[in-house]
Amino acid sequence: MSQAAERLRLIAGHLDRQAAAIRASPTSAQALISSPSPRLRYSLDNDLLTPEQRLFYEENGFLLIKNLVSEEDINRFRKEFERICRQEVKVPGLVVMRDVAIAKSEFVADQKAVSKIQDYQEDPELFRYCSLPQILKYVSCFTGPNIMAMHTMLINKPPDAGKKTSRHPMHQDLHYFPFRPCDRIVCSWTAMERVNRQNGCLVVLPGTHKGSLLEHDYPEWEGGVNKMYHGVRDYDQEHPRVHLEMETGDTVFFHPLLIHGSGMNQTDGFRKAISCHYASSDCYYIDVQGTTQENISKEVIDIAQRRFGTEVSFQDSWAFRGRLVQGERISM
Ligand SMILES: CCCCCCCCCCCCCCCCC(=O)SCCNC(=O)CCNC(=O)[C@H](O)C(C)(C)COP(=O)(O)OP(=O)(O)OC[C@H]1O[C@@H](n2cnc3c(N)ncnc32)[C@H](O)[C@@H]1OP(=O)(O)O
Ligand SMILES: Nc1ncnc2c1ncn2[C@@H]1O[C@H](COP(=O)(O)OP(=O)(O)OP(=O)(O)O)[C@@H](O)[C@H]1O
Ligand SMILES: O=C(O)CCC(=O)C(=O)O
Ligand SMILES: [Fe+2]
Ligand SMILES: [Mg+2]
Repeated sequence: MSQAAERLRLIAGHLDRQAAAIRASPTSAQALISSPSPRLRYSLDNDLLTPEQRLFYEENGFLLIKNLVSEEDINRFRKEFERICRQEVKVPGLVVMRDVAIAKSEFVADQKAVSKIQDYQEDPELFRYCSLPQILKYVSCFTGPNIMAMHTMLINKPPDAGKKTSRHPMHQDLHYFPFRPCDRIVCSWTAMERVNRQNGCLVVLPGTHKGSLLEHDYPEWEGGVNKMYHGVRDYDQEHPRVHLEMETGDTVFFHPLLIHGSGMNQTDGFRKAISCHYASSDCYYIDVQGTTQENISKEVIDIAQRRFGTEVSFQDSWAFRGRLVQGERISM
């Protein structure tokens, strides 16, 4: 048996004994919950994840669930995205981003011009994604029962225009977030069609969620980089990478310290995915002054200033975009 399989067997055994103890004595269950195993710091006790799934997330920082969102829902999200691109609906707060390679070409009201939309929380049809019960069931294994949807995106990765600008550099999402604790934050990312190496699937460095938040900056790419696409300044190029090839509706949940990115889209189709970052509503905001997050904080404050004509703090830019999706709103 491989080392990993052996560890899995041991911890699965440990979890089985916990479950048996809980059935035998509710008071000992209480004791277990109040002194959780240090080996299980990234997920919470729950009755959804199998021991293998729970251990997989603990060790790797991500968990892929096949076929979690129905084709019917995906089609509805796709239709709504197209309506937005054709400017048939106007959504308050929504940010439409065009790839830097075509940003300066003339405007076309078509999905071909849009590389991602961000902050769709005021669009009821798209926001349904964030409240899907089957997604929230998984999310609560990481956040607990009180859940905020903090950041919403629909990514429409364009065919690369030849400058490799369709890549997303390797990064940790926590770089963008002034709230903690990070283990109570999770991203759900659902493929809206088959994603593979050809059209630029997600690429993850398993286990990097156990490290710390690293310095991020714009990568030095010849063809240019999209606004706010910061990348980890130095990461171990030798670290094993996993390409997450997924089918329509497959969903990956991942930790905000997991280093990930996505490759160039070498097809002539637009690779679509819908995602939401969730946090426990009893997370708290932190001051990022003097930390590695100072650079992104300045950029966000600048953009907010231009957009609203007034100074909005990094923390407030998140507080007013966040929406409660389950339980009660506490400190977020
Ligand atoms: C309170 C609200 C604040 C909101 C800030 C947003 C916070 C985002 C936080 C992200 C959290 C992410 C969590 C993890 C996810 C990691 C990521 O995905 S990071 C990447 C996400 N980043 C963005 O989506 C950036 C947000 N986008 C925008 O703000 C805008 O789309 C814009 C890039 C600023 C362009 O807006 P707009 O003003 O409508 O566009 P133009 O008028 O056409 O262009 C202005 C100017 O900007 C240049 N430009 C346009 N598009 C891009 C681009 N993609 N990349 C680089 N530059 C771009 C354009 O050429 C113009 O430049 P000029 O010199 O003035 O001509
Ligand atoms: N020169 C580079 N510098 C920094 N990051 C890069 C570089 N090339 C690729 N990446 C990043 O690595 C990830 C995967 O990129 P890439 O498109 O090269 O796929 P790949 O995994 O190398 O597979 P393939 O080469 O088969 O397309 C993306 O996050 C991408 O942004
Ligand atoms: O869909 C992708 O290409 C990756 C997007 C991503 O990692 C992000 O926006 O944080
Ligand atoms: Fe990301
Ligand atoms: Mg490559």
